[in-house]
Amino acid sequence: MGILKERFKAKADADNATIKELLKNHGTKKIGEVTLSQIYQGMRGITGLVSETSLLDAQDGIRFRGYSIPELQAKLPKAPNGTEPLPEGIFYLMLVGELPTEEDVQYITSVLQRRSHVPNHVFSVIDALPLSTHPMTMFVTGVMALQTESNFAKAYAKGISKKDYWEPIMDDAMDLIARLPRIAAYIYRRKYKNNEHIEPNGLLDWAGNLAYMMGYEQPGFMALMRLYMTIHADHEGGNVSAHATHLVGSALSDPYLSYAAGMNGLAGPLHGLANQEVIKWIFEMRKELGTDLPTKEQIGEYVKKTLSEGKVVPGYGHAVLRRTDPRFEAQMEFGKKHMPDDPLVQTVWNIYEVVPPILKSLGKIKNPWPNVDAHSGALLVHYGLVEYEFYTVLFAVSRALGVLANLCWDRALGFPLERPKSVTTRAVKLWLEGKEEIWGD
Ligand SMILES: CC(=O)SCCNC(=O)CCNC(=O)[C@H](O)C(C)(C)COP(=O)(O)OP(=O)(O)OC[C@H]1O[C@@H](n2cnc3c(N)ncnc32)[C@H](O)[C@@H]1OP(=O)(O)O
Ligand SMILES: O=C([O-])CC(=O)C(=O)O
Repeated sequence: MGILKERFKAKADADNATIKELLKNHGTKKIGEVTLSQIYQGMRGITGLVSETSLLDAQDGIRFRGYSIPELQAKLPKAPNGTEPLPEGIFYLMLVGELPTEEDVQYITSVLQRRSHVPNHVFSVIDALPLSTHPMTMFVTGVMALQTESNFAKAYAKGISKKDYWEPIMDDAMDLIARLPRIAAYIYRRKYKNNEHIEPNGLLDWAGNLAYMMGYEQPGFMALMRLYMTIHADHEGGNVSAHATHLVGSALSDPYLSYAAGMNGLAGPLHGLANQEVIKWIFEMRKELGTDLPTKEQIGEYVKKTLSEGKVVPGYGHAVLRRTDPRFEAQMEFGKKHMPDDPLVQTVWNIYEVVPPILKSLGKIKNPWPNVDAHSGALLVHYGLVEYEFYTVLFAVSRALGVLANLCWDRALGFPLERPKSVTTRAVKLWLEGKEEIWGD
């Protein structure tokens, strides 16, 4: 057993004991109330899940095991001569609960390097799809083809004991994370770079290698990939991709099946696909106005037109956050350091000044501030990555760190099948009339 597994197991044993005690003493305590409106409105505000890896506060933003994004940027180990944290570090933190040392991060990098081989049939399956296929469809198809490699599925078929589930789940999680950059880069080069592929570089870290295999060797782009992969990794348990992965995993579907389910959710425009929608929306605005740097007045008019057509302003609003997303701020800081004069990045900053007052004035939007997706595309375009349909694949590679760390925790803590109760409107009406009890036992 490697050091990561040893440390994870020790932490899981301790956490299992804590949870057992906590439930023994407080298991009947009420954590909240559920209103009728909430069950019709996306369960917003209902606390119904446990996710150990990160916690989202509406005002403070995301914290990974207690650490905010700026704290992680300062404290997580960096690549040699690098300025941004290595995402291997945040994966370690989510699994083990403590900040990693440089050696711990190097250890994870080397394990991921070792496990990164992707079998040929995965590429054949991707190649069978027409070139016009959306990159997220290619990506999830590739992940599904890779499911042939699942250790957990094989162990379950043989008859593994419940208490040992976590170990093949963790092997699958590590294998899958190790292989995703290769699959992502393959899709990118197949679709956009004439099917000319670049072999992995055995000397690079996980995110650096992804940049390299995509064909982006600039140090600035590699730094951006490290930051990007770190800040997109996790956003507590209730977001669509994390929740879907967790839900499917609760049926003991293996990590390949569960992650693919989650990423099909990430591919929706109200979730991760919003990053492509933002750039598409800005490109369309620039084309319509005939300028690369629209004025704030022009942006304001374009926003109002978007709203009048019954569309959302992509990159703005959030189901939980009630302030500017700290991940937006981290990217803004990166932009100020590396590309302050880029007109597209400046447009993103002008949009940031114009949109919130307009959304506020509508009176119905709970959060008029930008989310992570409002900024990411402009930084990618700066380095030449203009193919915006690919952006959600990058988000998916990063999100693997969080949702797969969570699957390890789900099985180590013995979480059961997830199966909430649903009701019909007929039953609700009868219940309101006092004629039927709708709650299960
Ligand atoms: C990584 C991520 O997933 S971050 C989110 C990425 N998604 C986007 O950026 C898409 C644009 N934003 C949105 O659609 C929403 O703000 C969401 C989906 C993120 C959150 O949705 P909710 O929690 O339901 O938001 P909220 O309670 O504020 O919605 C109230 C109303 O405001 C609307 N609204 C919310 N955000 C926006 C927006 N950016 N533009 C226009 N209208 C909006 C909602 O559609 C809803 O309208 P309705 O009552 O007519 O149906
Ligand atoms: O928290 C959410 O609902 C959406 C989000 O920002 C994420 O998953 O990164």
